Formats: sequence, structure tokens, C-alpha cells
Amino acid sequence: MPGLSGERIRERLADARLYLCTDARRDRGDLGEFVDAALAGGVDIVQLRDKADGPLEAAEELAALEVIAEACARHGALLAVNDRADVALAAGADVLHLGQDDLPVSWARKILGEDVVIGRSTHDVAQAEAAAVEPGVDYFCTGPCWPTPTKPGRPAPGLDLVRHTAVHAERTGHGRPWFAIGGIDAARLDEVIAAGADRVVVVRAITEAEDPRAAAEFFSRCLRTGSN
Ligand SMILES: Cc1ncc(COP(=O)(O)OP(=O)(O)O)c(N)n1
Ligand SMILES: Cc1nc(C(=O)O)sc1CCOP(=O)(O)O
Ligand SMILES: [Mg+2]
Repeated sequence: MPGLSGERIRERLADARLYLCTDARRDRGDLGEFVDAALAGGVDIVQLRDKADGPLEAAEELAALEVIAEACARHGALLAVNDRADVALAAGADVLHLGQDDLPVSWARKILGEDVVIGRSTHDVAQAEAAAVEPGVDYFCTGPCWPTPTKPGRPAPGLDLVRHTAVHAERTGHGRPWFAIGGIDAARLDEVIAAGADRVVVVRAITEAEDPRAAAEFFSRCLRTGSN
């Protein structure tokens, strides 16, 4: 099946509010059902991020991405790969996410061309302001909002960075989508929205939810209406 055009991917990114990072759920063996439920609840982008026991072998990563890709195609959502441009190319992903210490964006663009969307992690004001205008970047994330066991050892700039990023976006009119990330759960979502974010990335709030569909519905509704 041919992939989405770059234009269509960017339209979907512009509309996206809820971005889920999930592991491959090797312990539970329910990746397909889990992702289907999260997508049915309103998740817009799904990234495979499986690091707990070290990085996945490429073949394992591609196999898990195929499961997620099928679910994303059924629900009209975007498929994201973390860190690896080669894997993003092989998987036919819509999105590649790169952190500050990952492959430089210019090299990822040489591998992927222009159609695939590239996102960046940012953890302070200088990085966030740079990502808002960095050539080749389509979106960025700011965080962690709170310290999180999902990314141990990463200091949290907190909601001050979210507030700064929201004001900076308004003042400059850069128009690049950005997401708040890190430690966000249902109880904290209001605070994140009040700080100025209207897009979030979550891991545990959905991967560890008893009812992933209901959890995603809650996040999606709050983000789209601006309140709960
Ligand atoms: C959507 C999204 N935002 C941030 C990250 C974190 O990226 P990075 O800092 O490179 O850390 P790792 O996830 O690679 O450990 C992300 N993966 N996705
Ligand atoms: C993968 C990741 N990146 C972060 C960043 O700040 O760049 S925070 C984070 C983990 C977010 O997990 P949870 O929703 O379980 O707190
Ligand atoms: Mg990374």
C-alpha cells in the first residue's frame, strides 16, 4: 500500500493533539489490541519506543512497527519511529522522532527525504526556541513537565518551559506544532493545558491504564475542548 503524501502527513500532524509512545508489549503479548484500543479512544500518533531492556534488534522493531502500522492505517493515525532513520525508512513510517543526542536532522533528511515528518525533543528554552525554527524539523516536544520513571535521570524543566514555549509561539507566530511531555497523567492534564499546551505526549498514562481506550478518550476530549 503506498504511504501518505508529505502534505497529508503534515495536515494530520497539524490536527494531532494526543501522541502515544508505547513499548512493544512483549511481556503482555497484546500490542495489536492495545494500540487499536488507544487509537479508538482518539490517539493521533503512535510511536514505538521500547528501551527498558536495551534497544530492540532491527527485525524485532520492524515486526512490532508492522503491527502498529496496520492499526494506524485502520484509524487514520500517524506511525512514528524513535531514533532510527533507517528503521523509519524500512517501516514506511510517517514520523521520525530525534532527541538532542540522536542523529542530526540533516542526516535524517538525507535518508528519509522530505515527506516524512521529523520531530525533536527539547529540555530548555534555548533548545525549544531553536527547534521552533530549525530547518527540516516539523514539530517539537518540551519536557519533562515532571520527573518521570519512563526517562530516568532526565532533569525536569517543569511547566515553566511549557509556559515559555506557549508565549514564544504566540509572540513569534512560528506555527510549528509542539507537544508537552513527561509525567503527564489525567490528574495533571488541566495544569498542562493551563500552562498553554494543547498537544501532549504520554507513555504510562495510556500504556499502564486499565482501560486504554477510556484513558485516550479522556485526554483527547480535554485537549480538543481545552478542559475536562
Ligand atoms: C514524542 C517524543 N518526545 C520525546 C522523546 C524523547 O526522545 P529522546 O530525548 O531522544 O529520548 P529517547 O526516547 O530516545 O530515550 C520521544 N522519544 N518521543
Ligand atoms: C520519552 C520521554 N521523553 C521525555 C522528554 O522530556 O523528552 S519525557 C519521556 C517519558 C514520558 O513518559 P511518561 O508519560 O510515562 O511520564
Ligand atoms: Mg532518542
